[in-house]
Amino acid sequence: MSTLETARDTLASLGRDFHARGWVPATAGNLSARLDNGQVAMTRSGRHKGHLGKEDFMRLDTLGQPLDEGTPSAEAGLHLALYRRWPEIGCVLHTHSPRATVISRRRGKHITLSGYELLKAFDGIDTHEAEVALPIFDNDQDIPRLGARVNAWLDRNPAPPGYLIRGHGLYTWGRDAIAAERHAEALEFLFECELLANR
Ligand SMILES: CSCCC(=O)C(=O)COP(=O)(O)O
Ligand SMILES: [Zn+2]
Repeated sequence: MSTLETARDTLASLGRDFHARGWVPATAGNLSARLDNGQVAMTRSGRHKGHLGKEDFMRLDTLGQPLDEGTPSAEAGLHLALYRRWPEIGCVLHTHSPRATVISRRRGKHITLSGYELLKAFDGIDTHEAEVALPIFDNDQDIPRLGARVNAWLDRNPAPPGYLIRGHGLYTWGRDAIAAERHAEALEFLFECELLANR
């Protein structure tokens, strides 16, 4: 958790890094962090994530009530549902990397990752013998409807480190921005391994 100023600086830095890696092209993606006071700082809609300044963020409460002027990310509802579900998470990151996009179109309703040492990047995993299943949801321009499908799945399954939206991208999160970044990086690596292994 953090102050608004720290959250904006941290997310802007992640945005620059993710853009340099090709994970948030052409204004794609959105980034948020929970603040000390329980509010959420989130990127405004349509902003370039490689060039975020403090005016590119706004605050919302976790029910979606805007606390600043302007238009939040079109996908704010997906972020806020995660903050409401898990009080312990402090950061949600959404990326549109080529690997996440391609693998989400090649697989069915989920992707299973097993046998990789890097699975230990996820909280609670201490062996490569673990198995992590990430759900893949069909894309939908109706975010409340998509959010309802995500919530229904999360209600019935153990918490995954992230989920994919088909042909769209990745959602991942963590207790803070460092953990969420680690999860994004680990998932990208694992998607690449899966794609290389199944060419
Ligand atoms: C140009 S990407 C299409 C919208 C999208 O999927 C996304 O992640 C960015 O939306 P936002 O409203 O957060 O800018
Ligand atoms: Zn998106």
